[in-house]
Amino acid sequence: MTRTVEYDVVVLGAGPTGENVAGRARDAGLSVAVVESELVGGECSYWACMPSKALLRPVVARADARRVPGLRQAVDGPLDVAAVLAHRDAYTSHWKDDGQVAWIDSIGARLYRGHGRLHGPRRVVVDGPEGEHHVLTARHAVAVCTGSRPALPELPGLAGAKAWTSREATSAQAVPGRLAIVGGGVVAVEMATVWQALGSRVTLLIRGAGALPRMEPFAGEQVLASLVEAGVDVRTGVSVAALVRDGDGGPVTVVLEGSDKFEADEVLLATGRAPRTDDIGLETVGLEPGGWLPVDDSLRVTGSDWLYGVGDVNHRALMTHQGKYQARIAGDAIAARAAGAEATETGRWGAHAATADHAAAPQVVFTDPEVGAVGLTLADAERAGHRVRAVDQDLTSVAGSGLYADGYRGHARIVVDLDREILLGATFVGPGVGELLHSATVAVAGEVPVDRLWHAVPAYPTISEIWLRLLEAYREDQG
Ligand SMILES: Cc1cc2nc3c(=O)[nH]c(=O)nc-3n(C[C@H](O)[C@H](O)[C@H](O)COP(=O)(O)OP(=O)(O)OC[C@H]3O[C@@H](n4cnc5c(N)ncnc54)[C@H](O)[C@@H]3O)c2cc1C
Ligand SMILES: NC(=O)c1ccc[n+]([C@@H]2O[C@H](COP(=O)([O-])OP(=O)(O)OC[C@H]3O[C@@H](n4cnc5c(N)ncnc54)[C@H](O)[C@@H]3O)[C@@H](O)[C@H]2O)c1
Repeated sequence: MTRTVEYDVVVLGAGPTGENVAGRARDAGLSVAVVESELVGGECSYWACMPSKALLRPVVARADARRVPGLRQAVDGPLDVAAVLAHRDAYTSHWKDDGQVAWIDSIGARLYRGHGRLHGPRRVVVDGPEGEHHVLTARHAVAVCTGSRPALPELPGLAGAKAWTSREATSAQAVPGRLAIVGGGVVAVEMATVWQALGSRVTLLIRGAGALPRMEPFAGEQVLASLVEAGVDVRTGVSVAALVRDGDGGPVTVVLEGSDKFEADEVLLATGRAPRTDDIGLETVGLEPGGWLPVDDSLRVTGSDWLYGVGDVNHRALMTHQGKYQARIAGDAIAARAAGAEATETGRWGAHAATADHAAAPQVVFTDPEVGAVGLTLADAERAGHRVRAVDQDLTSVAGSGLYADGYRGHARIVVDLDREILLGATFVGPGVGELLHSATVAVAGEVPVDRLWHAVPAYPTISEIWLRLLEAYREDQG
């Protein structure tokens, strides 16, 4: 007979989000079980953030160095592909999770390896890899942190084409001669940057008019222009109709809508994400399997008093840092509710409300040029009914950008709420702007009045002086 083990909190999925829910709940003195079916650390550590950024860093550092007089000739040659891939392998701990398992042990949480499923309220069953079967119950909360997987389009020939998803694109051990990438989101442009620099001939197939459609239009425009300069064949307004793989190891023919077709050695489908909720027993608690989990701002699933949905799985903001932020909020809310107090700080910007998901979620796209964006775009802000003004500046208007790189190109925009005189959003595009972004995040999340930002003096000669130019332009126009 299977023994039932009771914990205060059961966490389903040990990606960055699940780990942080567990950590926060342990900090509050709650007992915690963590269930993981693959590797502790999740998508981010092994097939997403870590490997992709380890691949991108040498590419972007070389591009930066090539724009610095006196340094250019020292970095003239090709990248050392084997060393770049080895660097990536080290960053994924060679796809072993011992370090993260040790961390789970160190916080005093119990790890169950296997596929977990809800089995009625507050109960999770785990089927382990060796046929083990565990039944866990949760006194206070079950946190579903099962993340997302690639969403693949329904295409004739898809199964036989053995197309890459983000997993293969971040873990491949060899450079394909020709790589076709389908999609125009963050994965598509980051992976086009990597593989073109490592020696692939990349064709980027974008269904819409441009890339990065959720960002300010100039972001996608500048990233695509740079990819074209790097040799990527960028095609917009095209749809893939079918994929045909020639034998097992042969090339793939990519058939486009209309009559066009071309050959590639690999095809990467970077067409978005789907929730991992199809086989987690949601039907046993009255919820529809397969969808994103609807949650309130404390990350509690709508209509439940014990079920939480945290991280990618709730579709609020599919980024590791936002998942970890939600995990801190959810962990604290679970602890407060477990202590008998109703989690009361659920108002905007309260301790138990993930307000930044809606108002101030930052994202860096690690391409060349980088994109750093936080909060609302001009179009988002207008759609939401705010009375706003966008202020734009060319990043070449400050001395810091010229010093950073010869021929620096970049652009900045802030979106100002004219009624409250605070920033609702900011976007920077240019080499090195990723590290500039947090200044904007502080301004947006802090709702710092524009008049006070005027006293936040950027150091000379840094790219951050763009803040001064933006504020001068705003004040000039406001009279
Ligand atoms: C190529 C790529 C690059 C990215 N780069 C960045 C970046 O630079 N910065 C950034 O902020 N974000 C990035 N992201 C997004 C980021 O990876 C995700 O937002 C993040 O991984 C979400 O964390 P999570 O814990 O919610 O889910 P996941 O990381 O997906 O973890 C979920 C875990 O749950 C486990 N699981 C699922 N179902 C079950 C089950 N039934 N039983 C037991 N365990 C289960 C899974 O095995 C997995 O370990 C990137 C994404 C991709 C695809
Ligand atoms: N640096 C980062 O922060 C980072 C890096 C990578 C990924 N991520 C996150 O991971 C998530 C997934 O990224 P993604 O780029 O896969 O998804 P995405 O949703 O950002 O972009 C998917 C793109 O594919 C297109 N598309 C969808 N279906 C298509 C089809 N059938 N044919 C052609 N095009 C199609 C969409 O129009 C869109 O442009 C994102 O939410 C992103 O925020 C973050």
